[in-house]
Amino acid sequence: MAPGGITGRTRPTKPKKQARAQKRKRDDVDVEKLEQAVAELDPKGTYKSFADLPLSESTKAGLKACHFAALTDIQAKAIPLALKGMDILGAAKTGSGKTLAFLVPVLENLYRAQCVGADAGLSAMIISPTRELAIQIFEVLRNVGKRGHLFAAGLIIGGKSLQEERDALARMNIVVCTPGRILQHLSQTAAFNVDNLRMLVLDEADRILDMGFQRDVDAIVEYLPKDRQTLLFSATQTKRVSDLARLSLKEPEYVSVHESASTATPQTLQQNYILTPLPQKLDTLWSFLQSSKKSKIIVFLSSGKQVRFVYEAFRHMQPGIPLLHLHGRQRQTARLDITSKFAAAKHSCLFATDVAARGLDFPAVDWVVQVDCPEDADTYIHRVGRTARYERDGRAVLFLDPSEEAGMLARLAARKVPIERIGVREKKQSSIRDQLQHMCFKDPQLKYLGQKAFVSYVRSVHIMRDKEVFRLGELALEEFAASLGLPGAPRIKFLKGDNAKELKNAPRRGVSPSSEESEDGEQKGEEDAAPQKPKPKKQDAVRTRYDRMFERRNQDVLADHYTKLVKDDEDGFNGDDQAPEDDFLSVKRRIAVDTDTDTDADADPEDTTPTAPPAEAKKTVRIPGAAQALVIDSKRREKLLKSKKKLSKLKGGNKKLVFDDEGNAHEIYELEDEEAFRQRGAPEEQRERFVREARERVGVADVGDKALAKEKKREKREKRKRREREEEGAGGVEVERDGEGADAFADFVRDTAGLVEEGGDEEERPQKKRPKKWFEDEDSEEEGTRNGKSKRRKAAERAEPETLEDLEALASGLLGA
Ligand SMILES: Nc1ncnc2c1ncn2[C@@H]1O[C@H](COP(=O)(O)OP(=O)(O)OP(=O)(O)O)[C@@H](O)[C@H]1O
Repeated sequence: MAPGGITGRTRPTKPKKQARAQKRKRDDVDVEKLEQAVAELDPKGTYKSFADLPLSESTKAGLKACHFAALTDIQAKAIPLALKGMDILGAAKTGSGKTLAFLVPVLENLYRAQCVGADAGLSAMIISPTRELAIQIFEVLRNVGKRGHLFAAGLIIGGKSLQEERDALARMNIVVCTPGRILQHLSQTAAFNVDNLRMLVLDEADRILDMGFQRDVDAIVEYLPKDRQTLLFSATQTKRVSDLARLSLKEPEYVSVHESASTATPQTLQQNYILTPLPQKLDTLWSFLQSSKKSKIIVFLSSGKQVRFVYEAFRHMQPGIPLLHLHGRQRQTARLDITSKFAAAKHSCLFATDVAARGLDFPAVDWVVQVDCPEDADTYIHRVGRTARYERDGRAVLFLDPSEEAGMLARLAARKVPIERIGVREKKQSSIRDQLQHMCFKDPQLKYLGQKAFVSYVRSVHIMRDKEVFRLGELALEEFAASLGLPGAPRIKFLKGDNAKELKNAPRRGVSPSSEESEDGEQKGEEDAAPQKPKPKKQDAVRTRYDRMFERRNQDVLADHYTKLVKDDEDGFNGDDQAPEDDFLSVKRRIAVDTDTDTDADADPEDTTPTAPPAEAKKTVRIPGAAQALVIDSKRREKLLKSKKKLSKLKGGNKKLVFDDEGNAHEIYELEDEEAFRQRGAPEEQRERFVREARERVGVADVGDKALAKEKKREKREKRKRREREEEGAGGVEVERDGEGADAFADFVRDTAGLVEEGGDEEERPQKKRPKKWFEDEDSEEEGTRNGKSKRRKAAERAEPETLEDLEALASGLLGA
């Protein structure tokens, strides 16, 4: 293989060919020797460096080039076992080098089995829970494997067309993938053959086997040969990982480097917590950033909406440190861009959800700040693991509300996490509440982000399983809303119980001045924000100008944002955040349509809707075709009468009807009369009959389908033969096409991961007009002749990828057919 992999690829010259032939010979001898050395290797021996292990020259060279010499604990324990072909359950602290603990055995075991080239097929599958992590693993594989290995490796993580990935997959020996996407290929790509798969690796196994991936992984495993080696690695060992029967692990070796250690987190990590009530969290975070401008910081929040709000709000306030944000609903390219920017940054603050909690290896992170309490101790460990990686120093701070303190500390103590309380220096603490209020007032978009952040935070606490830590009832929600700059806490339907009462009463207790009725009879908030039904107050308390401004409502000015909010609730705010939260909680909206009379029958009797004018001003209009009457109680609704489009919505959509022999209309699916149903027999019998009949129908249809498919196949074959005959007549193109296939493969694998040697037979090929390569555009040849340099060269000479962005470009290149 050409050293340097993707760079400087040229057509092999004779000396090069000879060198390669010699290398192959050397490899054969090497493989024999290695087999023997591995057979003699003591899997439980003590090994200090990679040099102590029986590794191929190529792997050794790759490791050396990356400056990996000494083995980490997990590597010293896991690699010898994995080299001997054993199944492994590996658990080691974050940043302890688990990636190499599985990549080295993958390279070595495949090398010794000579699983190289397209004939060998896919031999190793490495599954990672996130795309970012998959890319990171791929990058390490590339770096370690590029000094002499011949494998073709690639990334299958989505973001490309299935067809592109399909073509690439057919040529891969090692694939690094995400569970969903690889399952899609396994189930939809007929030609995707995994019969030769020898190794399956699950990185962040606890997460892959948890959280929704479980079913995907079970289904993937169904496709894979049973006789394979399986390696599972994670920073935390959960029961699920031990429950491995379904992964068909054969007497797995349990390799853990936690147990002997006194703590579950790296010794070089200093861990503290700050007791800060929920409404002061943002103040504390801001103050923290102000005193840490020359640091690299990751701030964890509980939801994408929180991340967006804090990022946008802080950005406006110019904290003096570059800000970035990362969450699961961003587009893939944006996520890659952000991760590479943060990786390269010297000083920066990244607001992130738990999408960044696992596996990502950002260099030199100084601080991990957990503003929102992690779901459990495992999540805590993964989050703090983004700093103090591989024996470097790092600091982690957890913000805890007093209600979370006892519960969370107990959870952390049970996982041997050493954490101490620290306080915040009074003079360093500043408040940004007024600034946030001012910004939210001036920028309704920000206010809506704030409202969504509030709702998603409350929801996240509500759904937490560990109620000893997460006690929604004890959180000062109204004050929290005020701390986000909101005029009042958005009302949340699921809080109808105890918390709703508390929230409802909060304004009366005078928690938020903005929740009082204004001088001109208007009330705070808008209908979308569904303010806490304030009771009219006889006497006005002292209020500021801002309070009054917040209380003022102008539907026309904010109408745009209302629409956006409604749309967001359906789409997840510009596609940015978790949509399903609207399933069971929603921001209370005003009911515009009355059922029968001009009173709002569906409305909560207590709900003194802020936008409703006095009852006597209401008009009720009947719309032909609409089931309900429309209450006209505002100018906006009056306008609605003039819009045909909106009226047609009220009338409801058209229905599809079917007509019987007598010409009577019926809906397509009508509920059958129960008596008639019973007369036809017992339900179970009917069900069986239905299934039997359906099966027969499908059977008949299947015969027809098969015949059709056969016919189409035959036609295709004949067409191909005809074409081939014609081409033969034209002379020798067949040879050329074969040559292209081999060449394209060589190009692919080289450019894929730099793990493959160039094909050795190119010189014998007839020197005809070269057919286009898989990475070439239609006009590349023309361009090439014009510029004296072809695009192919450009692709080949692309600089070594340095950032994730480059890698993505590389991956798109290698996956491009
Ligand atoms: N043997 C080694 N010598 C020097 N550095 C190493 C060695 N092994 C790994 N590292 C470095 O340590 C860092 C952490 O490694 P890695 O990402 O594999 O950790 P991890 O255990 O997978 O962490 P996490 O659980 O967070 O995913 C990386 O920057 C890697 O380059």
